[in-house]
Amino acid sequence: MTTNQFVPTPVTIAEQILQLSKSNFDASNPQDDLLVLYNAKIRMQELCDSLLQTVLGRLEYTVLLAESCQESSALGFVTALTVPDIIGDETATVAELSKASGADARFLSIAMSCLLKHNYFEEVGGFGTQVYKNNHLSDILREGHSESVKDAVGFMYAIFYKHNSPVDHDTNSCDEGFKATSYLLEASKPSPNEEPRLPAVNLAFGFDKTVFEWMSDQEWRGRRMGKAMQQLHRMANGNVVADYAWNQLVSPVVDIGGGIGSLELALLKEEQNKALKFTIFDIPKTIENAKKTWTTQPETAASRVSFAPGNFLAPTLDETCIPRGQPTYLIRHVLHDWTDDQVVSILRNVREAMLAIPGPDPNVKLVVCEMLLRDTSSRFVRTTSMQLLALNNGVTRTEVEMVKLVEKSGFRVNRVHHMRAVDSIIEAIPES
Ligand SMILES: C[S@@+](CC[C@H](N)C(=O)[O-])C[C@H]1O[C@@H](n2cnc3c(N)ncnc32)[C@H](O)[C@@H]1O
Repeated sequence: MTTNQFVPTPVTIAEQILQLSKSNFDASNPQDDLLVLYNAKIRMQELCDSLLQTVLGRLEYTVLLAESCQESSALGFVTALTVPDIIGDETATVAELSKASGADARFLSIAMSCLLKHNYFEEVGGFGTQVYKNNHLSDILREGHSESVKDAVGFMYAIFYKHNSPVDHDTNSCDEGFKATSYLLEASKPSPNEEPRLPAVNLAFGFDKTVFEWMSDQEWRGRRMGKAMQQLHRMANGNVVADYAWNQLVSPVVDIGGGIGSLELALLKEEQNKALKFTIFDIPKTIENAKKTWTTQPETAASRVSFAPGNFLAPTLDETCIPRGQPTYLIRHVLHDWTDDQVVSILRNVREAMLAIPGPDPNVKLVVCEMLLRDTSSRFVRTTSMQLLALNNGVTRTEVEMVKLVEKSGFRVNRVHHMRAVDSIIEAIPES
């Protein structure tokens, strides 16, 4: 089948790349408008992909895309074996890496070769020496690096270590995302007995409960997910802290499905937010993990946070245990995990809690912070949507879809706020 689509040439795409670079990424003429710069980065990714497509042709490009899972595997494999940590600030031969990690040297050299092509690590002395050194890219796979994404890589990638038994979890065992996505085909088919379909992650690991209960039951998984979320948000949503007037919210802010309080950890580091108070509401196990996290925080921050265990999907408000009558309710990265009907149930429970006390605050506000799908959304948004689907049948909704669900739950949407981030913020008030 052929289509008569206009196909730009490599030269026209390269010219656009040059133009975009000159107007946004030229150090001698920096772009001042940070939102323009943010959007230019997304556009640059698209153009670079288009350039590659045109130059390579559809056959080679498609095979490359299909095989990119092997590059992801190389990244996960090497990170799970803690190769960047073993190398540290020194150099290491493949034999030394093999000895320290316990992995066969051939496996290591093949995975390292894959990553070297992406400029991760440096091969000291040139091609084939198999003596490696960290560089600015492999450095962020190290534990303790200020920009580390080690846990995020572990969370997304699959290694079935010792038949996936959680041995030496922190260093060796990586799974969830990648293993789950390999069960998407099965999860996408109707279940034979017409029961609700289990997400791919359930099929992959063989459990019935929700992924959140499953993870929080195994402390190391819960802890890694918390760290992975922090690392990913720092990369994709770091600007959310700066690009929204959090300090204008009326405290206490009830964070529905607040997890371990990753957002609060970031917000309370900023001087202008120090007067905010939060109540983190989540399932009991996650609240236990959250409390542990906050015991390690400075008292000035920890004293601003309290905790409320419950279940936002429970059939009655009493059973949900959502704190009632508070001025602000925040819900971040929760709704994407649930079907439309479940989203409406959650938001209706929240609305009921908001209005549960007679004479509610007239300024009571719902703040929904979610990744929304747009025409211009980056590759990260699309790949993360695959992760969400695999982990909890999650959906990345468009702005129109999200607003509709908020309204269907009994709210009036006042504003949709766009930021230099994959997330947007929807502000709404309950209709009485
Ligand atoms: C993707 S995490 C988002 C965490 C947090 N809002 C953030 O942005 O870092 C979703 C959260 O919803 C919580 N959750 C799932 N089911 C829940 C339920 N039935 N009641 C309350 N919280 C729930 C999970 O435990 C998890 O912490």
